[in-house]
Amino acid sequence: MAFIEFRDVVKEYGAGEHAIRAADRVSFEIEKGEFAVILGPSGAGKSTVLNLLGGMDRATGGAIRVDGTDISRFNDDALTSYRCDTIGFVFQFYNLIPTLTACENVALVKDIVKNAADAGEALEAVGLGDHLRQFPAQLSGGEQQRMSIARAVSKKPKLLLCDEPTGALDSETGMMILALLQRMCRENGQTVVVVTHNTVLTQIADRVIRLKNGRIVEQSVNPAPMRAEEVSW
Ligand SMILES: Nc1ncnc2c1ncn2[C@@H]1O[C@H](COP(=O)(O)OP(=O)(O)OP(=O)(O)O)[C@@H](O)[C@H]1O
Repeated sequence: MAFIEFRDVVKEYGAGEHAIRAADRVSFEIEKGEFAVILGPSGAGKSTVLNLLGGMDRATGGAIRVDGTDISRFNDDALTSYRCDTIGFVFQFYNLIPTLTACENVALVKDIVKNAADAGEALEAVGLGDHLRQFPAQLSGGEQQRMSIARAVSKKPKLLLCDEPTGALDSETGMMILALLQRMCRENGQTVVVVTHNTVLTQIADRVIRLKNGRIVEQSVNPAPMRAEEVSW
């Protein structure tokens, strides 16, 4: 059994004739330790799939199994535990706390999980070792994005979900972040799922899933993914 299994997953927003079907019988599998990329045009349903996988939203139909359990049957308490214990999330819009420093923003994770990585080390790993005491507003957009990645990574989640993690980054910094994510898969057996418009990521992904109009239009497994250090855009 794969680590992640989507079976005929449907997600509708709204009801009746105004309902929008953002995910339309979506089925795919992702193995443990894979670096998977979900691609597709704007409105294709990528964030919808990521939110369902992260337990932040509930499917209208179908089954979502993660690590052997059908999370679509979870009640609210079980879903909260799943988000706390299993998932790390890098949001498109960072969601940093403006009144806390970089170090404090990352250290917050220690309130949720026992074995979180040291906040300073996590910030060092994303190239922000010299910015520990700065507030989000004192950092650039790309630095804020890296702060949010450090926060998610420091949680050492079994499953890391990233919505456009390189969107605000230049090629060199983006490559450094992708290398970090790839190492999490290769060295720690963590599973990483990235939603992106950046097709360069297909070269380093173990698995590529393409969505359009809420449907899967293509799925492929990359027989020889490149190392993140080898790509640029
Ligand atoms: N909370 C919501 N309420 C109503 N409709 C929604 C909601 N969230 C998403 N949608 C709709 O569902 C469809 C898929 O949206 P989604 O955000 O998943 O696309 P996406 O592929 O992530 O797009 P983008 O690349 O622009 O972020 C869109 O038509 C969107 O308008």
